[in-house]
Amino acid sequence: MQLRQGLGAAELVVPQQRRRPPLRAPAPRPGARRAPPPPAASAAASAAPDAPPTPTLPVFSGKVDWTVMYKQVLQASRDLKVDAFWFQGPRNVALRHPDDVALVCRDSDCFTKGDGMQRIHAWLGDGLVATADAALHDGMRELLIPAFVAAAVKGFAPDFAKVGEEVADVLELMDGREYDIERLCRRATLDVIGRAGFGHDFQGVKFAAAEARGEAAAGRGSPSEGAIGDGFVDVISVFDALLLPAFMLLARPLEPEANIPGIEGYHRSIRLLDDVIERMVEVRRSRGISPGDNSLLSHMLRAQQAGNGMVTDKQMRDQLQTFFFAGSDTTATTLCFALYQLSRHPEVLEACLEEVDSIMGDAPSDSLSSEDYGRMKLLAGVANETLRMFPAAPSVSRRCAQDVTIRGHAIPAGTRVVVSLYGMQRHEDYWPRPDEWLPERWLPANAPTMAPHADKAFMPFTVGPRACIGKYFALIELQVLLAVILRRIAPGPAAGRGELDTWQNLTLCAAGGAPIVPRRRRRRA
Ligand code: HEM
Repeated sequence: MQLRQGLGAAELVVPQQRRRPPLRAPAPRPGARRAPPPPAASAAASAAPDAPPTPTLPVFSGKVDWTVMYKQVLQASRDLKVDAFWFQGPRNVALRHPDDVALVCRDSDCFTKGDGMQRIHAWLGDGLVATADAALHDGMRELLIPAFVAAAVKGFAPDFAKVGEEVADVLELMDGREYDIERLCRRATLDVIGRAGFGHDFQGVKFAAAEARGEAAAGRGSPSEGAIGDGFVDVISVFDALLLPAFMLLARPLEPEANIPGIEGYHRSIRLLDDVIERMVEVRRSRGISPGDNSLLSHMLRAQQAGNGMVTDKQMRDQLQTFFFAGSDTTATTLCFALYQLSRHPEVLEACLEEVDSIMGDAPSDSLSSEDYGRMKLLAGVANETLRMFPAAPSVSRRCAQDVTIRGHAIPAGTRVVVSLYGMQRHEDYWPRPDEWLPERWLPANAPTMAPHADKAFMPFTVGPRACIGKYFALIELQVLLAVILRRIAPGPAAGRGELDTWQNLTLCAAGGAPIVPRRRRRRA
């Protein structure tokens, strides 16, 4: 990659000699065992009569390590040269072909979410992510959608910018020193969801600032994350004890709950979060909802007060638990990985800084609109490329409610289908240089050759009725946070660290943390 002399980010180009020729329909590779021409997944009822299902798919016989299963699926797909295979016994199928991914996600009658998610019912209850009750899901989704459309989310841009400035304050304190940004990013997105979702300021980033000044441990002046009234809950630590057991409950559905490591911490964490949520609801009820309050909590309280019988107290608790998790750790991971990757790709970083400076100028960040941030095309490429290579949810699971045909093979009802977003978004037939982080592939000039199938093989938020309701929220949040941070801070590489390595504890995490060396560029406007 090179930057043409004197030109801005929009001219960032992929060097000619390294460009891959335009992609066509994938030609079979020598020795490939890919079945010729495979039909996409389809419900048996709609399967073409001239494509009789054959009974077997290839089998991945290696031992599955759930914390890196998404990598194993990618590797096995490449090794076996297939887009679908059995793994971990006869009841699990992994898929990564874009047509299959789209079909499984869209056909929620045939590929259901419900029963598997019952394993974490104690935590997410009947919130949007986990519920098996389709009518309840659709009704609540319809109720909540107005809070998530782009027009509504744009109103949160000043809140996002404020948190971005606070993150930059912390990184400024660490100027020139190695600093692991993973928890800082988690605190930042938790603050965002606190403000936008619950109308509550967790002050997590301020807590990180106190930690950076060495004050938090001594309790001097440390703000109280999760505090309402006199209570104090460090929400990030609570999530630390919750996520891995929750993931293992889902990954190993036949394992008795008592055998899951950390299960007591999981239940203790749920109770702590319930406590925080209960108090947030109480506070909002007792203080009343101001007309300009567009938080999700107020949205649901208004519906409840207007007599919407679906919004019971239990339902409100389930949705708030859901947004607490789904709205924070996913975006945190993406923000953290994007900053880490920028620290290791100085040419992309320079071009981003140029782009950010030219569009933001000296304007206070909370005065800029989401449209201003939206003009940062390379920064959008950074977010997209990070979501492509490191989707926060690297795979999603469904259960076949009936017999189906996938890639021409019969899959019986009851099979668990693991849809690999990670495998699809690094699919060598759809992405040139799939394992390289190249944000410039998303620039309009480069997209035809570098991201030619982006509309088909890029679904970090999935599609269909269970797709991420927070997609625009996340994209605008990421764009604003990245821009505001980069205007003041240039992330540099930490010594002795290489390419980003990841593992999964429900969402993707950086293996061994994500240290960078922040360099101050300018003070707060
Ligand atoms: C980079 C950030 C994010 C990523 C990569 C992401 C990814 C996803 C994915 C893949 C799903 C679908 C899961 C499935 O099909 O089983 C999902 C669902 C969901 N996400 Fe996100 N998400 C992000 C941010 C957010 C945010 C910011 C919110 C809320 C503020 C949110 C709320 C939800 C909810 C409520 C669902 C369940 C939707 C339903 O079933 O109706 N997500 N997310």
